[in-house]
This record gives sequence, structure tokens and C-alpha cells, in this order.
Amino acid sequence: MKDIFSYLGDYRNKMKMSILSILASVFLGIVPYFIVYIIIESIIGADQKAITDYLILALLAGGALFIKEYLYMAGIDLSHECAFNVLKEMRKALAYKIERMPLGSIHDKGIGTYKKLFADDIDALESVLAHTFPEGIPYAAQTFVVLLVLLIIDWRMGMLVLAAIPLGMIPMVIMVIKTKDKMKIFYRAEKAMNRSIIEYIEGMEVIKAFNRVSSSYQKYETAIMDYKHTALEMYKISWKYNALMATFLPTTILLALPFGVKFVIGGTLNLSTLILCLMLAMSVGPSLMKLTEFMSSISIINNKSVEFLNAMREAELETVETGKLPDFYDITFENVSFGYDETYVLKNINLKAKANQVTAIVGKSGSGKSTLAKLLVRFWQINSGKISIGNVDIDEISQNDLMCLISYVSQEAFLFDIPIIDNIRLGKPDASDEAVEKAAIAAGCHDFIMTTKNGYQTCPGNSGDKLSGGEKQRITIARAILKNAPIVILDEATSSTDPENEDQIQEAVNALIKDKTLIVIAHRLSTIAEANNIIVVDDGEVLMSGNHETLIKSESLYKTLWDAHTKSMQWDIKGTEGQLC
Ligand SMILES: Nc1ncnc2c1ncn2[C@@H]1O[C@H](COP(=O)(O)OP(=O)(O)OP(=O)(O)O)[C@@H](O)[C@H]1O
Repeated sequence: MKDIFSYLGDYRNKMKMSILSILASVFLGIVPYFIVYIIIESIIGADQKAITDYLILALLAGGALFIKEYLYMAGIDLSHECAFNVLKEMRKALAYKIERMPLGSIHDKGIGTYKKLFADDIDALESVLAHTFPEGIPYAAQTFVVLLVLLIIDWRMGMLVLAAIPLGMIPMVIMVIKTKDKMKIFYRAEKAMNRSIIEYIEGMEVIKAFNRVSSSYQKYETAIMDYKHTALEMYKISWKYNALMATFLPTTILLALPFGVKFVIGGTLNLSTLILCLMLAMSVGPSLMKLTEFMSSISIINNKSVEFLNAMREAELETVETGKLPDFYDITFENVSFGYDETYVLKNINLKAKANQVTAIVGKSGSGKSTLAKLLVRFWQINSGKISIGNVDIDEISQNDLMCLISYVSQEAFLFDIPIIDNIRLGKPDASDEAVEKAAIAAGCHDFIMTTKNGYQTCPGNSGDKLSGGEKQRITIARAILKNAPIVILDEATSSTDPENEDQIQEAVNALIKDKTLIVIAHRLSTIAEANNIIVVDDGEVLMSGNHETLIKSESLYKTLWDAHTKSMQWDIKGTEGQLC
């Protein structure tokens, strides 16, 4: 609770106002009982009043009820304002946190976990913050004060009401104990279901292509069945206790009524006091029900906020807020080793990519090429060694500055579902429309953008799925051209473009790399044959380096890769001539 309430910030006072307002409303709710008592006392007693006095008392009771409702609504209004502000702050804090976490930790948890955190878990706290908490405290106070008043009016009546409360509490306590472990299993099943739903939707293309239906996608089926079973199991345990609690808890007059009547008959309690005591006793019932909601919300807070708070405690990338800036842009890897988990995928890497030159990284699939690029942009923290730009260790450069120094075009050309112009402008948020268009022309995507329905205002769909792979790649290259950073990393950035466009993009890339440090990771070796330096990586180690002419001479992995590449190009040609390949 304390951690969650720290997100209240400036709204702390509003939350207090909300609680006070509901508190006043709750106490005003018992005023009419006393007015009824005065009226009855006067009617059955010797002190008869004029009819106007009764009317005034009735008006007072009505007024108290009206103000009670008004204060309640005002309090709830304030608590909602606070609750939604807390949710906003929590979501902002989570987004800020994720930006600072290594991508590896985010990927490991899966998108479903974060979707659940951002949307479901944080949303579940809304009713706790807007209702259960601000109402729980006033109702607890009311229960306490009413019981105290009852004890003062007639201690016997007070004790009889008190004695009835445990009857309703016993089922609740048993229920909480019995469902404690099940609750944890239920939340775990909910999390697993969320993860697999996201995976299922994301993998829809494969599911359809291989003609699978949801029932044959075992993981999804298992997850939703597990969720159903655990949810039903919980309800099966709790419904009986809920029913017992709902029956006994509000029945606070269970003992007070028969014994109260006995006291009246015995002459130790007058009728009007009995009626007042019964009315006060009945006002405790709904308060107790509210309190049980408060108790069960503790379980929601425990499970939902703990997930959030754990995510907020995840380790961040170690980075400086204001660091050094390099004077030149040579890139050096010195004895760099790295593993996503215990197994190292890069071992003792030493390499240099010089400024104003093209450095290509080639190697078999899975050899660690993309990992090298990702380490340079600090998506992950290296295990040992040092990566420098110029003469500055990248750990001494702030993440912000590092991202300004590098344009990274990754394998996965990701576009947001916002107009294409804004997708390109992500490279330089203050760029003019003309500058965006110039970058698009240079990246060879202007013509196809103009053929789309709304030109630069067209939205490319979720993750850009309304565009072809090549179109998406060209837009991401335009983004990098616009950014105009001194270091450019192209990770298979031209793999989805056709040969005709590849020439265009090659030209754009040539313009882009003028006076820059360019690192190209490419499968198509023809695109990097002109590179100043080619680094061959195999199984996480640098095997050799040199230019194309040098490397092709020796019987080496590079030659094998080159031969395989040229062979595949010939297959393409045969294929277009109608032969089977
Ligand atoms: N997020 C990850 N978690 C765990 N292992 C990973 C992760 N990403 C990559 N790997 C593993 O690290 C190794 C190197 O992967 P990397 O993507 O760097 O290879 P690559 O040479 O770029 O491959 P390709 O040419 O196929 O893209 C592979 O064995 C891969 O399975």
C-alpha cells in the first residue's frame, strides 16, 4: 500500500480530503437514527412536541441524508481523480523503467507479462484506490464509533452487537485461509494465459499458414483451460463462505433483538433506547460488508501490485546521466565476451571499425553478428571487456548521447501505426516536412509512399503490417538518413529489398555514410564486397578480417560463404528462366 501510495504525489491531500468527506458522510448517515429516537422518545414519553417540531426534525433527518449523499459523491469524485492519477503515474514509471532495462529482461518476461502489468494489473488497482481504500477507512471508523456509542448508551446492548460480529467474521477468515494459496495459483494462471494469448495472436500467420486451429495450439489451449480450472476452483471454495458471511455479517441484531426485548419487558431498558440501539446495530452491518471488501482487496493489492513493484525493482542498464562525448568515431571492441544467459555467444571479441569507412560483419547464421550490433547500442550489458567510441568507453556515455551518436537500423523493421511522415520523423523529431521527404527520396521510398492512399499521412498498420518487408526497411533507412548520426549500423537492412531497389538503397547508403563510421551486417555478400574491412565471425569469435580481395584468396570461411552466395544468385537466375531450383 505504502509503495503504491507513493505514486499519489501532489494528490496526497486530495486523497485525505476524499477520506474525510466520506467519513463525514458515513457519520451523517447515523444522524437520522438519533432523530428517529428523539421523535419516538417524545411520542411515547411525557414530553409531547408540536407537529411543526416533528416536521423540523424530519427535515433535519432528510437534510442529513442529503448532505451525506452529497459528501459521499464528492469524496468518491476526489478519490477517482486520485486513483486515475496514481494509475497514470504508475504507467509512466513503468514505461520509464522499461526504457532503462536491458532488452533481454523484457524479452525474457514476454510481451504478455507487460501487457498484463500495463493494462490489467494497474487497472485492477483503480477500484481499490477509488472505492475500497477511501471507503474502507471511514466505514472502519464508523463501526468502531457506533460500537462505542452503543456501549455508552447501554453496555449490554453494545456487547450483544459485538458478540454477533465474529459469527459473520468466522466464514471470512476461513475463506481467506483456504483460498490464500489458490489465489496465487489463480494469478499465475492468469499471467500464463495472458502470455499465451499474445503469442497466439502474434503467431496467427503461422497458425493459419499451417492450418492449425486454436484447439491444436496446445500451449494456448492449456493456458485457457488452466485459468478456467483455477478460477472455478476458487469460486467453488469461496461461494459457501461468501454466502455465510453475507447472511451473518449484516445480522448484527441477531442477539441484540431478543435480549433487548427481554430487557424492555424486564424494565431495565426503555423502548425508545431499544429502537435506537437496533437502528445503530443495523447500521454496522453494511459497514462490516464494506470492510470485508477492504480485506479481500488486500489480496488484490498483494498480487497485482507485487507484480508491478517487482518489475520496478528489475535491474537497470548501468548508465551515466551525464557522461563523456567522444571526439572521433572509431569503434573498438576489446576482449568483449557476452552471453544472453550462462552460455557465451560472443567470446573475447577484438575488432575495430574505423571512422569514414565501411566495416562489414559476415558469418553464418547464429554466429553472433546482430548481437555485436546490439551490444554497441547497449541493448544488453557486456559480461567482460570494453567497447569504445573514439577513446571513450560506451559505459561512460549517457544512453541519450549514445543513441544520438548512433543510427541503428535493425533486422526487424518496426513501424508504429502513426502516419509514415511521423515514423520517419522519429529519427529527428524537429525535422521539417521537406527534410523528411528528402530523406525518403534518398532511401528510395518516396515513390511508393506517394502511391499510398494518403501519401505521407498513411498509417502503416500495426507494426507496419500493411506494408511489404522491403517498404518497411526503406522507411527505417529514411529514418536513419534523417537522423544523420555519425555512426550507422545496418543490420541486414537491405535483406528484403529487390535487386533493383537494392541499387537505389546502396546509393542512398553511400550518401548516408559520407564521413561516417558504418557497420553493415549482411547475408548478401555482394552488398559488402566493396567494404573497407570485412570481419568474419564464427561461433561467437572473430575468425579473420581484411578486404574482399584478401579474404577471397585463402580457402577460408569467407570463401565458402562467398561461393555459397554466388551459387545462390545463379539459382535465382535459373529460377527466373523457368527451371526448378
Ligand atoms: N534474446 C536472446 N536470448 C537468448 N539467445 C539469443 C537471443 N538472441 C540471440 N540469441 C542467440 O545468440 C546467438 C547469436 O545470435 P545473433 O542474432 O547474434 O546471430 P546472427 O549471426 O546475427 O544470426 P542471423 O544471421 O541468423 O541473424 C544465437 O545462437 C542465438 O540463438
